[in-house]
Amino acid sequence: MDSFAEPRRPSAPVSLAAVREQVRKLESDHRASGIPLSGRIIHVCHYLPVVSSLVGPSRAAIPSPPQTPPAQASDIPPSPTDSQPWALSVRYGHSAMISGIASLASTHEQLVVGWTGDIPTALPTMPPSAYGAPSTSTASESAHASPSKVPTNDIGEEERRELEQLLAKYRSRDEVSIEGGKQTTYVPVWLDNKEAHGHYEGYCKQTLWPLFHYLLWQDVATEYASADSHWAPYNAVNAAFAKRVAEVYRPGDLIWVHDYHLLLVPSLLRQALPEAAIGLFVHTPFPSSEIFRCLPRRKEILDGMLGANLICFQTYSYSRHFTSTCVRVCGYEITNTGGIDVQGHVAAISYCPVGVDAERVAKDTLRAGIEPKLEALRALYEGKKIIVGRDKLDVVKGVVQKLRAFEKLLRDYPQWIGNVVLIQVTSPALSDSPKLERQVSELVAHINGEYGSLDFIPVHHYHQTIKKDEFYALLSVADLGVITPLRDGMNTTSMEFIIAQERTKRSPLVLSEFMGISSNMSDALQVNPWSLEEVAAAIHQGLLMSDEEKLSRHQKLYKTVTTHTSHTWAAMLAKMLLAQVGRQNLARQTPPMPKDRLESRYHAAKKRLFLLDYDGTLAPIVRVPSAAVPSPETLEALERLSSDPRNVVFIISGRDGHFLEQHLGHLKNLGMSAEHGGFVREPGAPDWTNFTESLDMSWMDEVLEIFRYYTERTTGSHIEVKKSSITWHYRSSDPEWGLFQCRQCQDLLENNLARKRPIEVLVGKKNLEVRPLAVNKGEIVKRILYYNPDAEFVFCAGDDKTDEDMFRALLLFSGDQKTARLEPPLSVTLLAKEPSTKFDPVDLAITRESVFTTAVGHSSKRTLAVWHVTSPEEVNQHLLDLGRMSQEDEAKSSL
Ligand SMILES: O=P(O)(O)OC[C@H]1O[C@H](O[C@H]2O[C@H](CO)[C@@H](O)[C@H](O)[C@H]2O)[C@H](O)[C@@H](O)[C@@H]1O
Repeated sequence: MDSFAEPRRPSAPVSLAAVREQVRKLESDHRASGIPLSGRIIHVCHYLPVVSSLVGPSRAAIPSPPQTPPAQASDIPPSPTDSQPWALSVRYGHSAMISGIASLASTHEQLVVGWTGDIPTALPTMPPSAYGAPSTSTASESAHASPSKVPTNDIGEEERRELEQLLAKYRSRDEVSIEGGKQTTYVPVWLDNKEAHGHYEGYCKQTLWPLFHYLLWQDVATEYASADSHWAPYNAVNAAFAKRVAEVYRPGDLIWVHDYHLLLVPSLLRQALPEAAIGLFVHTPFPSSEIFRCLPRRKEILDGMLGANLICFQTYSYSRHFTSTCVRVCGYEITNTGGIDVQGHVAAISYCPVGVDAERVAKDTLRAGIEPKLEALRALYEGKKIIVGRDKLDVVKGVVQKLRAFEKLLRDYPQWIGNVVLIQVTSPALSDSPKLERQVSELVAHINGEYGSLDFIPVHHYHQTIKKDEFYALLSVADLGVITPLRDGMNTTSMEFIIAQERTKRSPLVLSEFMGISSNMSDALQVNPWSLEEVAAAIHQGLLMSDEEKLSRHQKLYKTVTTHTSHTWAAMLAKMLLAQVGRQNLARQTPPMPKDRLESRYHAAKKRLFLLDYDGTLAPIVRVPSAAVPSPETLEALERLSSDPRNVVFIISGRDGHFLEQHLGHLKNLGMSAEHGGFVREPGAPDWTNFTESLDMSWMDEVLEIFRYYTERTTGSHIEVKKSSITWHYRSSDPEWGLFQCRQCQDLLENNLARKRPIEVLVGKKNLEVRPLAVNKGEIVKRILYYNPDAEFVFCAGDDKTDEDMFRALLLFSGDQKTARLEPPLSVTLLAKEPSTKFDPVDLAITRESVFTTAVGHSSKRTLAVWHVTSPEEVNQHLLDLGRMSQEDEAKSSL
């Protein structure tokens, strides 16, 4: 069963030129249709891809260690001078993302907003060479003889300004290589030191990282405190990023927020920049809902992400987990295009796997320094098959399981003893634990003791960072690559392996099926890394593979890697976000209710109408319908308003008359309409008028039977039978199963019954309703207007689709028309006691400016309403304030 619409898929491999052309076309179409675009993309990344070192004379009192010459300075290093204390150098790590971003400079002006990191007081003596491990600089720097660092709190205003100016001039190697490339500006986010580290080493690495890789906290941390302990710095850092982006934002910019460090940024930005086009790309895996729901701050994190217009993952399965989590954990609805609806704001969900810069990697494999290293390795292991593994030492990378699988190979296939070596390089990770390091060393010693001899060492383990040349020599010399993490968002080493092998052996790859990349690499030998037997068998198969099979597999993998590159990935991101801009017409947001204007129009009007929906408008949505009772504030507001003789106040609800009477019936001047316009009780009248009396209602039993069928199969669902409509509720059911059943039921009703019977099927909030076709809330609104043509003010509020009928009925004006004429509506003519009664059109006193149609929900919700408020509380507050004005008027007039 799959109750989800497929998320929008990136199209099958297309050339970079073709994607860029699509981007260009989308942009020109948008501009032609009046959607403003600045031509800029803002990327929000945790770290800037530049290390800023404070190497010159500092104006802050910072102790500087002896300086190292800037031997490995930036791509284009501005040298420190007397007046310029800063020097810039490349920050390694995240090369796929960074090269992808850089490639967009060929089509867009860009800003990269990111943290500076702690500030080194000398240039790094060599580039961090944790090569092939997509580590953060913090991780790789920590393994080097790195210079001492100062926290950014200690950097003075003047120096910050100087650095910002310098960063504005910085050009990376990738940018320089783009002919005619546009400007990329690096914008530092200045973080408080304690918050920055609480955010990264704390919440990111101790809470989110394990969870996203299917590890619960007690399994990884020896001193497990709380999954919540670093929530405050995570919040603070995300807020600092959002603030910085808002400062540099220009209308028409596209914003891409990257990764799990910044999951709250989309919603923070949405608040600051309601009309911005915001994409969020999650580079890590996203776990299944059963894992994610363990996170204490699950709702905050999901809501933070859902501020984006588009949330993009590496694979379809991660995107599906996310969608399912939103439904299960937050109860949000999925739209029929597969987006997540949060109060009318729809976040589209998609996926687009990142690639590597294949051209650059291919060039790197030709570096002069590689050949001698390759020769040395060949000589060292002559006559033996070489298996290569290259991972960060992090539990999720599965190095322990890999070593055990290698041991199993030697045990189950003893012909390999003395004939195969495993070269395993593990670079230190930030979350490096001495326990894991010890475990790996012990296992290596055990295997070598068990299967080695004086002239044969089966496992060669190097726990160190390696240089680029060594890295490529290692990948090139391998007879087999074994990359078997327990979980990995993508894994770029496997792509680099394939490119490096293109000019050597075309050796096969054993890959874990739990990596993002695996869904693209069906020609690798895919294994469950937990199954030692399976991994050992795959290694055996790979080592024995014929040259023809190797070549055939390699060619397909090579094609994948060289067509799905970091450049196509980045261009796809631009394209997908632009497509959202078109779809959602982000430029058209419903503005918030203008309180002053509302109140002054109310004050000036001699007669006013209030047309109010109930559930979701006056009362917040709750799990059990009978529990949605009016709050004291709602009752107070309705009392105040309906006591003013100048006001006509109606509740226009889908509820039945019994419920409305039970909770609101004591307000004698309140008018009520029940069951979506089926019934009306005029203000002050004791009885209800039934508009459905003369209608054919024989369909009710048939609908009831269908609803019963679905209720029996959907635990937690129930039927609400009203006088002339029926509602099937599934709010208390399993959300995915409930939605699936709802869609099946809707399909049955619409394609069967509704074709033969005079009924309408309405999809409500976790419900399905069936009512007679002839009545709706819009008809009631027209009826009220018809009998109150002298009203000079209308406030009409609603939250769901049935309320759009009311807003539509109030769209009375077109063009420059100032006043409106209303023909007698059906709700008036059909009910005439005497069929011969003649009804004339009426001229209404209201003007366009005095009608306040109000949608309750997000500003980007599709609605016919002119204004929006975000919650029932806000509706009630407006009503209370208007009611207070009535009371004050009355008090004045009685003086
Ligand atoms: O026109 P309305 O006043 O908005 O009424 C529409 C339906 O609202 C009720 O159901 C909804 O609200 C319930 C209470 O919050 C909630 O539990 C349910 O999931 C919602 O669908 C009501 O029960 C229906 O009869 C109304 O038609």
